[in-house]
Amino acid sequence: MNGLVWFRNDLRITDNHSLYNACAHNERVIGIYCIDPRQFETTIYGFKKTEKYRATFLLETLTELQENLAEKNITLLVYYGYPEKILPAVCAEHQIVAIYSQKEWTTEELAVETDIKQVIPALKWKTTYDQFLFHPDDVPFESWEKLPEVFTEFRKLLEKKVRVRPTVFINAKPIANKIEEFTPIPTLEDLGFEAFEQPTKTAFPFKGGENQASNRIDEYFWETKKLSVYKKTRNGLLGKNYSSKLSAWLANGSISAKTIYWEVQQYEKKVVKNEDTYWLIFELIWRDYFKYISLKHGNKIFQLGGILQKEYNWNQTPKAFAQWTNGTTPEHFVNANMIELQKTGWMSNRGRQNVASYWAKEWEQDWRIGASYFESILIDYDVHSNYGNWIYNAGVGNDPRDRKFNIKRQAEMYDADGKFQKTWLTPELF
Ligand SMILES: Cc1cc2nc3c(=O)[nH]c(=O)nc-3n(C[C@H](O)[C@H](O)[C@H](O)COP(=O)(O)OP(=O)(O)OC[C@H]3O[C@@H](n4cnc5c(N)ncnc54)[C@H](O)[C@@H]3O)c2cc1C
Repeated sequence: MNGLVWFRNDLRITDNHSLYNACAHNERVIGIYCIDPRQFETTIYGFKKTEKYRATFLLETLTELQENLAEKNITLLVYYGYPEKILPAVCAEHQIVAIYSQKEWTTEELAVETDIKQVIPALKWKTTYDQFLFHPDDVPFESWEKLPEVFTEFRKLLEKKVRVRPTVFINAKPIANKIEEFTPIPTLEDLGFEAFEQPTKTAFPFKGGENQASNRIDEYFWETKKLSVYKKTRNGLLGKNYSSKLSAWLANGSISAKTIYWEVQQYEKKVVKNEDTYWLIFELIWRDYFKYISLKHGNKIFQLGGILQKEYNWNQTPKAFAQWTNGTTPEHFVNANMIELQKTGWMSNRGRQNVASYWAKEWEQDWRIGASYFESILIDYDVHSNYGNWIYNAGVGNDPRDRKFNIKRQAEMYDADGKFQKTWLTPELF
């Protein structure tokens, strides 16, 4: 039997259940990834759906994935094109009987899957939830309707009732599993971008790929032992070690949340177990929470009224958008963060909360434009985390306190010496 692993946001070989299942049940296994041109189209707001930072990270990730799979004697075919056109052709050419992929539920991802199924209805499909820390089959809810809306309630319940599953690994296939065909990874130019250089002061000087994610764990956990102080430093703004910076690898699935969880357990055994080490798990539970909220509320997370279906008088002012994105608002702290984002594809969590609050609450601008801009430019864009956090910050989501950030006070608290603002607001430093 021949199985095809359709890689989506699970771009790894360690702890990848689609790959694991495909290897367990098929003599021949082939991998495929389609770089979907729709991801690079211009949005209704006039910017690209995916900008150069995440595009670069994706290409780096695919390069490593292809190499790592080759070491297991599995070929990864990479195409720039529509999955609903490419997959049926590849399945026919290689007599594929079953497709394995990560289970998705958001509209765009489902639409592609439905289109493929219409062309090749006879094929067997095996989809598996593989992006969670707490597996959806293990959580104690009869239906998603019963899922608590408030994070603390959600977290406490899951911490009490659910154990994180072990990770899975594959063995190498026999050499005969490899196929002749080789598809080179497209270049950034092939995707319509120009080559660029990151500013040296970027807080995210990292590359895409599963090995790179693992290197980052080595650095952040074992070499610098920064995990031991994570809770104290995580609101930082400058440098690479104030937080784990694992989000970009998590977002495209080049590392699993479970792998990080089990590594923290090792660290707690061998180095130290404290509130800081726990807090990284706590944040991974936030990540799960937004995925569950998205499972529960479906498309409401993309709608103007959010999950609360609340009505506000939102504005759509082009001048405001230009000021916000280019960092020319009256608030220096907002500007510094927005310039960092524009120049690097990265912004700290503290920064994200402030600029989102400023856009949606202070300026009362349509939060979906802000979220869409983040989707375009963030190196670590994840549909659930992005839209979940945006509705939360815009007052149409799960924040029980409906907070509005006092930007000046936030700048005083988190950038008291103004170093962060100076870093990004001094033009000659770019
Ligand atoms: C408006 C807004 C938009 C956001 N958009 C995204 C996004 O598209 N993709 C994304 O991964 N995160 C998003 N976040 C959450 C958060 O800002 C980033 O996950 C975090 O800054 C990444 O840095 P880190 O990996 O160093 O995080 P750490 O502080 O080291 O945390 C470890 C991991 O926990 C998870 N995490 C931490 N905070 C959150 C959070 N608030 N929500 C969900 N998961 C969290 C991330 O996976 C992160 O990698 C957004 C937050 C806001 C306020």
